[in-house]
Amino acid sequence: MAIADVISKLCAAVSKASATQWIATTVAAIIVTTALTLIRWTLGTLRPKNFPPGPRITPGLGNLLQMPLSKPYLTFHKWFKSYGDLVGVKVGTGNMVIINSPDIVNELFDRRGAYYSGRPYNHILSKHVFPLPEDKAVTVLQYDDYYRRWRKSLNYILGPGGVNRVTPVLEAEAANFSRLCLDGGENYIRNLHYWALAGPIAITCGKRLENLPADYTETFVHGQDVLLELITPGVAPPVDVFPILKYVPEWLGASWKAAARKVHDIHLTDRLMYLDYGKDQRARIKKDPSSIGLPCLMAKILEDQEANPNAPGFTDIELAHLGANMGGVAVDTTAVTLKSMMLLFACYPEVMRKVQAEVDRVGNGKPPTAEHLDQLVYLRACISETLRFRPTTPSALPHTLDKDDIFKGYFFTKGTVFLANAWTLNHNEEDYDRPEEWIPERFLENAYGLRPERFAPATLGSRRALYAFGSGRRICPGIDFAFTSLLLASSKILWAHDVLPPLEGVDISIETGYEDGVVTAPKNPAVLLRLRDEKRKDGIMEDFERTNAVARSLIP
Ligand code: HEM
Repeated sequence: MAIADVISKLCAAVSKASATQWIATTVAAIIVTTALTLIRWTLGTLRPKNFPPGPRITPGLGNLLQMPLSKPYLTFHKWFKSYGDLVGVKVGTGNMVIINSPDIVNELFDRRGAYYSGRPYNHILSKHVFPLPEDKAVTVLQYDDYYRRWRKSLNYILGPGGVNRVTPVLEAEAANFSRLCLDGGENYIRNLHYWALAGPIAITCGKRLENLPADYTETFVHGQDVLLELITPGVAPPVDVFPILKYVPEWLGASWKAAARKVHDIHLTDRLMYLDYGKDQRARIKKDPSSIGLPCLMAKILEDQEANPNAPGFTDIELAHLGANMGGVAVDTTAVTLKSMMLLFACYPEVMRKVQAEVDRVGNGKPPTAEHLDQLVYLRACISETLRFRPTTPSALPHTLDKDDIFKGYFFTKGTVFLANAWTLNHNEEDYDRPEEWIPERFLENAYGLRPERFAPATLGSRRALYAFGSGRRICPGIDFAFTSLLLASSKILWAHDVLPPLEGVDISIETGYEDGVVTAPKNPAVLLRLRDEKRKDGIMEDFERTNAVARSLIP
């Protein structure tokens, strides 16, 4: 045997042995790594030390088995009764704390707001629908310098002077809605959506809805529906809880990726359209400043940026988001509140009659106008009670903690998710008399709707009347705007029409009559509308002509 053959046989034996060894080492490494990852994961799902009490944990899952996919706020309310003001929940390895006490909301969200104002990371939104860092959609904005600049810019339309500035446009849209209701409620839902969208779109990007394609309302509503459906718990797999699911390819069943792409494309088209409208209005104003009586939010921002080119401004894509988001946050919430209140009027005719007596009195033979808003005390109480009774986002929106913190001996790690649980905060039996009933009078007897004997005005402290708008530095900036819109629309409609239940009846039970989802909407919002008397038709038409002439002069 040649020496060369011997050497080559020896090498083959050695390399076979080392290949076997290599395979064995690799397999061992995989097993150890997997075991360590599983141990780490399992330990991460256990209740941490000094964490608020909550339901029993299943190792490896935390409280995932108890986390309800349907109407979670109802389960949270039961947990409140068992565990108290702070409930600690393990969502896989993540920490979540549900706050059920106004004082604690005040301490954490208001006083410590500098670090309790983040938003939980949502992979589907932040990577697929609104990919950061370019797509700065409101839903994915963290609490940082950009956010603060963004929020400040909204004052132009949402701050105290801002709402006054845009009220004539809101009034015109309310008058138009009342006019459209003359069809007896045949197209009530479509008209209600039109109303909810028309105000925000006009004042944000300078376009009256009447000048957009007739089916734009449906296009918009569809865009909202597909977005909200995508992020409804249980629709897509829980990729934030089990990050490995992100890597499942579409051909292996991750159909949510295609759905997210579709939602991305729909919203991209929309926001570019808003950007064009805003820029177009700015160009018109530059050409002839007197051509627009009420510059829209986007035109105002562009004007400020031209005047201060060295100050941090918004890029085109940021501006497009800013404009498009106003519709996103304003329309569903306001529309759903009105839908609920109209159903309640249909169920409680005696309340409706009291509102009608109020609007008749202040309107003095004509539909109430923006001048009368302060006098609509009872109607305002009905709106507050609707938001207490059927909040549109019953767990409000989650906030995250940006650094470790200690509160009452509990230790909260950075990234903990907090929910100011609006449902329980506004349904607590100790604070509210018969909380499961819709009683607008409670807001007349006590400004916060609370049991008057328990809560004298001087003892209210830092409590809010309504938690449906959230709390802290991320509290809804559209509260005054929403109340103004709702007061204008409902006062004009009730001046002209009776609201009646449809033949199939009305179901206002939260269990059976309301949808699941991010926004809690009535399943069957239809009502019938009957003109109170023929003479009121003229009043509606005059009101429409007058208010819309003003709006057209402001935003031609
Ligand atoms: C009845 C109607 C409305 C309800 C119930 C409502 C409710 C809410 C809630 C619960 C939040 C989250 C607050 C938090 O994180 O603590 C929010 C945020 C927001 N709302 Fe409203 N909203 C309504 C109408 C409006 C309107 C009409 C506008 C604007 C025209 C608006 C603009 C916003 C904006 C911009 C945010 C995001 C704030 C942020 O992330 O900092 N909302 N709203």
